[in-house]
Amino acid sequence: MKKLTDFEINKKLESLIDWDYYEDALHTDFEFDNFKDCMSAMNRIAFECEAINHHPEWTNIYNVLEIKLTTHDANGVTELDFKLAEAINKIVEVEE
Ligand SMILES: C[C@H](O)[C@H](O)[C@H]1CNC2=NC(N)=NC(=O)C2=N1
Repeated sequence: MKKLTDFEINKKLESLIDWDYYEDALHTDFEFDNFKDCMSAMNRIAFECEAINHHPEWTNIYNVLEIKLTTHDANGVTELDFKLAEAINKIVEVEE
């Protein structure tokens, strides 16, 4: 899997709500109503990660989830990172 150029990444980010690109990775954070809702979302995301064999670097503090996506095998951002980010937005139901 080839890493995307900054131009390609910034272009694709235009249609990916609430994610940013810096330090060679995609970043977002979500605030849930409570810890249980956050953990439930993390579990649903985890099954999607396993389905596409692509995994996040993420931090959970109580009801807040921070996610960083990069493709370790490519040392940068690839299509897989966007695929997972889109799936995460659907799971968390990010509103337009
Ligand atoms: C062998 C390798 O670890 C696997 O193909 C997958 C597992 N999940 C992964 N996740 C991420 N973010 N990057 C990878 O390169 C990656 N590789």
